[in-house]
Amino acid sequence: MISDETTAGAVAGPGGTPPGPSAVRPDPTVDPVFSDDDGPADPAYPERAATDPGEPAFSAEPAVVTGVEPADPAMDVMPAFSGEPAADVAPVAAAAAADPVFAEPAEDTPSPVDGAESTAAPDPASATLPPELAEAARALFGDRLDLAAAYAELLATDGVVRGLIGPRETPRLWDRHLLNCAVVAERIPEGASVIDVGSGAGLPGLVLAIARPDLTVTLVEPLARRTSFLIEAVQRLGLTRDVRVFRGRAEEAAAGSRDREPLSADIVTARAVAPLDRLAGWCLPLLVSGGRLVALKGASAAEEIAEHTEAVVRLGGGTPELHRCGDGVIEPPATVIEVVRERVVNPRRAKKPKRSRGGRRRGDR
Ligand SMILES: C[S@@+](CC[C@H](N)C(=O)[O-])C[C@H]1O[C@@H](n2cnc3c(N)ncnc32)[C@H](O)[C@@H]1O
Repeated sequence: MISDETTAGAVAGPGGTPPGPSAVRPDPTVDPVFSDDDGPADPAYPERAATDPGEPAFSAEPAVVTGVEPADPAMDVMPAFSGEPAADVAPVAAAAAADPVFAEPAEDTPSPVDGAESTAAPDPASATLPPELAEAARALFGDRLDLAAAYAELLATDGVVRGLIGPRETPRLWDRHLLNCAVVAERIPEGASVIDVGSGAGLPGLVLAIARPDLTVTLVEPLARRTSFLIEAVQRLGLTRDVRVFRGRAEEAAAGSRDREPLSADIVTARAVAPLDRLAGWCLPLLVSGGRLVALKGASAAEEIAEHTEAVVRLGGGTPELHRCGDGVIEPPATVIEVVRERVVNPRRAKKPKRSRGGRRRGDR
């Protein structure tokens, strides 16, 4: 199971700092400005209980950035998308600037790891892998454990400073976030393309890309402050070959635009983004036919299935199924709801108003 005190040194090091920190040291040459306001939380998506590991309770209010440098205008007017995984540096190229749908401000939902921007100095040591989780971490990340540790440190440092992670969340980064997301890899076939909807600070998309180098992953996230963090994380972790970042909503990603094909993938993942019916509406159009939505859910998963199956089927999905991931590796295992895209359902169009023979609408005068 998850306790192994003897192996922790391999990743924690004598000074308590996980290896790989150099990969995440701030580099002024790639450090974009982070200063957009993420906007209000989505009122329709309720907070969850703190004991729910699939959708941990929000640790703090959504971050409001104050007193920081002005926003990078390019980030605000030009939602970013990397159509192709970038060769070596920027995983994101600007596109679709003329597409009005990209200019829509995103509603925000606080991330389970969100926190108010911290004035306290971040503590890289808080990202240290706890000894009792070392065996599980090794099983899940294999020879990429150093990379996972570098990402954990990035979350515990820049992630906290930028308000993407609550400082109180850092001691549980490994169990509630990295390991809880990494176990989902067992539901993803070899070589699959994955779209992670509502990535936030990269959960679960970046974790999956670290654990599974065979995957190609697109992180879909509408909020500029978060996508800036994601872009930088992808660069610093050296994942630009396999990971790209799309700034926009899932609906926009699926719709495509004049300059860009609609995105699609074999698997769509999501954690703590929306209730199942809404999630299906956003995510099923992003799947190839026969592709699968894998939504990390917590204790409410069975209830969600009971409540939303009809809506999911109406949207072209198969009957949602519940699966546990990480049995015998993490405790408790993670719960996912999976939905196969069985049919293509076109979004309903608004009916055109009927016109009389004279070309006038009924009742016009
Ligand atoms: C509660 S956070 C979860 C972040 C991350 N998945 C995690 O588990 O930490 C929800 C995220 O979904 C994003 N989001 C909300 N609506 C979205 C949509 N329609 N398409 C894509 N992302 C969306 C928000 O911007 C936010 O970053």
